Amino acid sequence: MAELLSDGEIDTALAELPGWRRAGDSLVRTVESPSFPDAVELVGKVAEAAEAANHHPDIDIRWRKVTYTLSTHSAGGLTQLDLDLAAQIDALAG
Ligand SMILES: C[C@H](O)[C@H](O)[C@H]1CNC2=NC(N)=NC(=O)C2=N1
Repeated sequence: MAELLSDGEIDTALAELPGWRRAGDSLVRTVESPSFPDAVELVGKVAEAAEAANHHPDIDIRWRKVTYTLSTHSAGGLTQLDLDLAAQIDALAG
């Protein structure tokens, strides 16, 4: 099972993930797309990456703004799985 990251490890990682903020035991980023179809298309790509990693974000779609919330529920907080998925979402969001 993935191990929980320390506060220091999380802070260090967040320096490389500018769009993301920490909210308790989660990482959160809102991505604004040009249109609702673009936003949903991105959600589809994130869903594919998440399924491949067997690590799944909470996704809140509000018109063309989508908020992704990452946490490793099985570990009770943030792990490397969340950092990896955050980086993948950044790459897909462009
Ligand atoms: C059985 C399966 O591995 C688990 O349910 C996985 C699936 N996806 C998951 N996604 C996230 N974000 N956290 C988890 O703990 C988690 N657990």
